[in-house]
Amino acid sequence: MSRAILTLNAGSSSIKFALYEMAAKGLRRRLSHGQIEGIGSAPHLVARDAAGAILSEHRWAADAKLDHEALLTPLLAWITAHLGEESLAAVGHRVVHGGEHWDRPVRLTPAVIADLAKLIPLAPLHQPHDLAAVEAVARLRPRLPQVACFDTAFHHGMAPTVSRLALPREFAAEGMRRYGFHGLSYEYLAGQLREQAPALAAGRVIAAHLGNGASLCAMHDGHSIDTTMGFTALDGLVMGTRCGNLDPGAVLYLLQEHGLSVSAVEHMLYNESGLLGVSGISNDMRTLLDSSDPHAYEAIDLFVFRIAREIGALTSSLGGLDGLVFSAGIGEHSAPIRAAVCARLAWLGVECDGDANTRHATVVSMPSSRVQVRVIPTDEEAMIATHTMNVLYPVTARSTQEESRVSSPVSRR
Ligand SMILES: Nc1ncnc2c1ncn2[C@@H]1O[C@H](COP(=O)(O)OP(=O)(O)O)[C@@H](O)[C@H]1O
Ligand SMILES: CC(=O)OP(=O)(O)O
Ligand SMILES: [Mg+2]
Repeated sequence: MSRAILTLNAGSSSIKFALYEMAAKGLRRRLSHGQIEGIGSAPHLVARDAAGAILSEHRWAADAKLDHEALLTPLLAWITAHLGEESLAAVGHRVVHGGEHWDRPVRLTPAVIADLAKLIPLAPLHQPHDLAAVEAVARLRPRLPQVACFDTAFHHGMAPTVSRLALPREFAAEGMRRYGFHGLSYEYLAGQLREQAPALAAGRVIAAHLGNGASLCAMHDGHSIDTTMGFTALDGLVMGTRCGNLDPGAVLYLLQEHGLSVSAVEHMLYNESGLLGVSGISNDMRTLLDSSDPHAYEAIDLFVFRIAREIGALTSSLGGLDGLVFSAGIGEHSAPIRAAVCARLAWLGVECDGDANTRHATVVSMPSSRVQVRVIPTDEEAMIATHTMNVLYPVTARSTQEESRVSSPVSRR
């Protein structure tokens, strides 16, 4: 069997993974994917084949205090058995924050890892877990090359005015600026759009990555012009548990008038706000849509309102709008949320096609709509695997990049 690349996307309560078979020029296919979920409560590993059938499962005792090494040991053991001893060529990681310096995927060394650890305060919900997975793999398989793929990299070309924070200049000099996130997803969506609708892809498009974390990216000819997340992944839209953009005076008020500690405010803004905080019920959009509680409705209404408001702002950044792309858990699967966002954008000439939207069709706008609305499933793992291959095998990388200009990085099947 040929060699394979493992991708890891480590979050606070889950580690998503995918395994890709390498070909001479790029990636041949996804062999397996799955996740370890319930980290911190009742961890459960499931690996599936391309058709979704379960290949392997592993459960740990509920409430077992497990580090990433303990969690990744059965996954790597299963991969070794599944592929054969010599077959795993590399591990590619999603690393949320690349800061000022890391503007493209990079092979991980102890020095790079130490530099990325300095960015933990800028992404406390993600970066510690991403790096814990890197360090666990380094201990378990010291000779396996590892590559970091950054969520911030896609936005590195944003104009200085877009990335500038209106703070005293000395803070900009130490890297305080807007970075933007979900870049692996947006890069994948830009590639898919180029393949599906090249004329639209060359125009002004806003992509909406609406998952647990949520953001928008304004793209012109497939390049990021502006985005709703900023210095950290707290900014922008209302998210599952994050507040999105917030008057900085509100943070001062919480600190000064409520006497909360900095870490208590951090926990509130990252973990207890957003859909969860406003509804008081759940961070899960499905639960809120199924609920008849008025607080669930208020949370959904705020989520939709803020998406539409930010689309208005990003339309200004782009100087107009030709296309809108919905993606990630909510964007791909929730017809009511897409319909509600489109309804608020009627002033922009957005006309949703109710039937197509309910069917989750590829194009969910009417032919007469001035803005074409599409649904494109994202695949951050395919992007990580492609970048990992390109970093480690730069000769084949060139042809892979050429291929990915006109086709998806790799088929899921
Ligand atoms: N059919 C659906 N209708 C509405 N929301 C959905 C549906 N399927 C998934 N979601 C929502 O998608 C969100 C998770 O998105 P996802 O992209 O998987 O998140 P992440 O990768 O950040 O963990 C959750 O709020 C979940 O409720
Ligand atoms: C950057 C970010 O918010 O990521 P996620 O959606 O995975 O939480
Ligand atoms: Mg995600």
